Amino acid sequence: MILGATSRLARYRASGAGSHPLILWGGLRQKSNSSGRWLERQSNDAHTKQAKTEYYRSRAAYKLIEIDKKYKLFSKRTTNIVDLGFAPGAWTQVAIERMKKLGHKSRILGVDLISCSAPQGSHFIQGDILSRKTHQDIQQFFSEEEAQPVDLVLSDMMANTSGIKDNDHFASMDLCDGAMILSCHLLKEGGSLVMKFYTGKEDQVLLKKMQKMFKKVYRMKPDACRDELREMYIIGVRKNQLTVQELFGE
Ligand SMILES: C[S@@+](CC[C@H](N)C(=O)[O-])C[C@H]1O[C@@H](n2cnc3c(N)ncnc32)[C@H](O)[C@@H]1O
Repeated sequence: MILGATSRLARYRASGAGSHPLILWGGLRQKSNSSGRWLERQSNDAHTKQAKTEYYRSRAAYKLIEIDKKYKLFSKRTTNIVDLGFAPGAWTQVAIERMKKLGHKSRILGVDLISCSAPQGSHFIQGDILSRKTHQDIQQFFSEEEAQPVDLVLSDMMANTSGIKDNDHFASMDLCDGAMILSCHLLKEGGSLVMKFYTGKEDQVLLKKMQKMFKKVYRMKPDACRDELREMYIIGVRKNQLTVQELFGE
């Protein structure tokens, strides 16, 4: 039986692993068997070619550009930004560009499992969003100068896809839980969260959690997402004050 998010959370709590409800659910992940197909698609793709000429580190830049065009994520009220699943760093490049254009000083932190250099104007922490230490490191980063909450959380995190729909979906739901827990603690009231997710059985569970956390919630599939992927983005704007317990409560 595949457990729902609430059951996974209950199991994590019952394990005595700690009171912080991060879900350390590695069992469903499998090594990617799709890298050959991915490489082939990459070399033929128009967005990949465009990314090269526009000096973006990856084609993912165009997804954020499209989302921003529609939902206006960056403004002069946006100072602190976290980019989860940062590597290779194209979303952060877009965030830096947008903030420069607005002429507003910002602090942008990229976070990823894998090590990666930060583009000028940003910072990077290597860490796993499913680990409490990473959450603490991110909190520490934003309390270094004047302690300020985060205005915008971006998450383009994706676990290695296995090709098994349910597995990929549940791995994605875990990453979304990690991003939402971080947002509960760190994102200011009124702030926004953009998250990638793989569609599947728990879409409604995810939507309900986002609707608890934000006044407005939208779903979007940017054109830059390739058709064959079941990836979607969920965007929450105007965050409510909410505890992690309230987020995961029935
Ligand atoms: C699609 S890539 C992100 C692309 C990026 N947005 C860009 O613009 O270049 C997904 C990233 O999520 C990261 N990731 C996957 N699981 C993660 C986790 N548990 N914690 C942090 N990062 C994770 C992967 O290492 C990978 O670099």
